[in-house]
Amino acid sequence: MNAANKLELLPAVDVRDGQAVRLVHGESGSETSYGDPLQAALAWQAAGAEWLHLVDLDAAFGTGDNRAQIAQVARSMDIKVELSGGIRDDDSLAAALATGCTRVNIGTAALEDPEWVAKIIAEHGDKIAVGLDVRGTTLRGRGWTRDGGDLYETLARLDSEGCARYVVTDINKDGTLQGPNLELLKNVCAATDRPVVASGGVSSLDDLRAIAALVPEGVEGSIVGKALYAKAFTLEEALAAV
Ligand SMILES: O=C(O)c1ccccc1N[C@@H]1O[C@H](COP(=O)(O)O)[C@@H](O)[C@H]1O
Repeated sequence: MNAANKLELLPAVDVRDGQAVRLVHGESGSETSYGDPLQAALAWQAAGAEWLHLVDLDAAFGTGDNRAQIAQVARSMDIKVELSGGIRDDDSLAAALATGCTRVNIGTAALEDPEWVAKIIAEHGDKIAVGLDVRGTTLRGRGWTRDGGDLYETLARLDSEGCARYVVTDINKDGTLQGPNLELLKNVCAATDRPVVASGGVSSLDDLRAIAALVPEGVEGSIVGKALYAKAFTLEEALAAV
């Protein structure tokens, strides 16, 4: 639980082909574009965000990368940055950490290269979070296109290796504005004593209040994407609501 016992909000900037975009169910080709990623990030910062969730979607999909632009955005922020997408080896991890980000979020590598992930957890502690991107209870990697094993078995393994935190995304909810999967969040919190960041489906201030009610169970934060870009509420309203 964080010190203030308050849900942290992480507005998302996902970058594809140089643009800030939102996807539906994380499907390549479902992009809606929202313009310059730096302007989007600066807008969330100006609105009072304490965190930015910054994703290189091309790196996650294996369709190239936006590494220089992502680094520019991360370095321009005065707030904490969680950096995600395509961090799968020493080179990509070093590039991510060199941006000065607060932590990185590892997806595919946690499924496909468990030894490397155990090593970087041991080396970097809470600078490493693992993204558990799930459909049902099956993890998905490589831009959410490939099955990567059972959620709870992987969680137990990562817990035993000292993983500091999990970012839990329900792929079926992501980008849909259909509300978060509270059941999944409760189940993950029951299975680990590590903090959980919720991701996927937030559509309203009531959704954020429902996630905030899970702070005592171990939910530390919530990523907010589509709802902010679609202007379902403002970030100022969201920060006041939780
Ligand atoms: O955020 C998305 O919408 C998204 C969609 C499809 C794939 C990945 C997505 N986002 C983030 O990318 C990391 C995974 O990257 P990798 O597997 O480590 O290369 C995942 O944790 C999401 O945060």
